[in-house]
Amino acid sequence: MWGQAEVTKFAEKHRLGEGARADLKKMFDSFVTKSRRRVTVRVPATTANMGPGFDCAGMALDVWNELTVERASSFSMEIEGEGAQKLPRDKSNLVVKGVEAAYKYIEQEVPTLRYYTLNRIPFAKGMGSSSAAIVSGILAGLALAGFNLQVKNEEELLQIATNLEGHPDNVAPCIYGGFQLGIHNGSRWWTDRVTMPHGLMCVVFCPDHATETSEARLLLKEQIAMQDAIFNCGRVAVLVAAFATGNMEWLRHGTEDALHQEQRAPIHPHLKPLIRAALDAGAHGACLSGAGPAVIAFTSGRCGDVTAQKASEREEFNVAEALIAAADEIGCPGHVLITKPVEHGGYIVSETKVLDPENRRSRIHYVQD
Ligand SMILES: Nc1ncnc2c1ncn2[C@@H]1O[C@H](COP(=O)(O)OP(=O)(O)O)[C@@H](O)[C@H]1O
Ligand SMILES: N[C@@H](CCOP(=O)(O)O)C(=O)O
Repeated sequence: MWGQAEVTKFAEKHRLGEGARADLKKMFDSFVTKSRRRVTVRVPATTANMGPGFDCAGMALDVWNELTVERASSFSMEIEGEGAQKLPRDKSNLVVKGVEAAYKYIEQEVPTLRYYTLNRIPFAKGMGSSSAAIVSGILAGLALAGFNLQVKNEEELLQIATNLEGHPDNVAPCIYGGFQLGIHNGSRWWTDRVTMPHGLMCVVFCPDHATETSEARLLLKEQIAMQDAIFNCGRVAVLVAAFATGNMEWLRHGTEDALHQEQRAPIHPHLKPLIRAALDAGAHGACLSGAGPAVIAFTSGRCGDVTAQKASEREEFNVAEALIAAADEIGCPGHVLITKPVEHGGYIVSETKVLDPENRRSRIHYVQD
């Protein structure tokens, strides 16, 4: 680790003049104050489309992946949790691609890094694991370089991440949290938040099998009928209105879709029976989560900690049981995650500066939870 002593030694060895010495010291000080040695970030799962909001509506869920990157002498990648058996441990990993995109944006060389990821977001199930990987990498890369971004108006992070991932419906809620609507306005990605009602719960059936979004997109039609476009315009308006007003009973129609669910049904034969089961058990609405195979149902009534609340008041449990029963009946093994939306998106949990150990500031750490 370089400290002030090394800077002085370097200046003496290379017989730098006063001006060059001052410039070197300034450069070193700026690197030391801005750059980080180690950064940990956390990013949420997301449920995209929410039925009719194909490629434009998505919501952050309270399920988090954690990524730590640290400057090191050689590249390494450790992966624990979801997808650990399948994910590449080389530079083709999307987390690395995210870090590279961040450094490209700030026009700096990517340092040699050690990666450690703890994945809790179900892998390739339709809960935004790919955008979580990209966003975590970008956030970690920017924090490591000590680079701050404009988040209002230009929304630089959204531009970098969506250009890499392709769709704002996962990326926007992963960055900003909450229920987000995203579009491309012809020159840049744009997103904004829709209010979320209090007490909303999400019951997600995760089949044991996975499907890649790229595979599920191949099933979509190039052309759509006018009546399907009209159907979805109305449904997505009702979806947004249901959230904004808190009239959750509107979600029954607000989660209906004609643009992608029917087309994807051949690879998701469990979809229709599970939607039916969730609605019959009292869910306000249900749909495919992202490109699937997970199916998400919306319920309400959460009040404080769910484990302390009376079972008869907890609609989500009945819906979860109905989903499992319906899935068992059609031979689609899986499990249910009961979770809730989160208002905040990805964030930096902790960071350590590039300071020599004698520097008092090396003992100051930002910690967030
Ligand atoms: N935690 C992760 N770290 C790195 N890459 C990931 C991670 N999770 C997913 N990916 C990448 O994203 C792909 C899955 O993306 P996708 O099919 O869109 O699933 P999801 O619906 O979960 O986003 C994987 O094949 C892998 O390349
Ligand atoms: N709008 C996309 C959303 C993909 O979400 P994912 O969580 O399955 O990656 C699509 O429907 O293809």
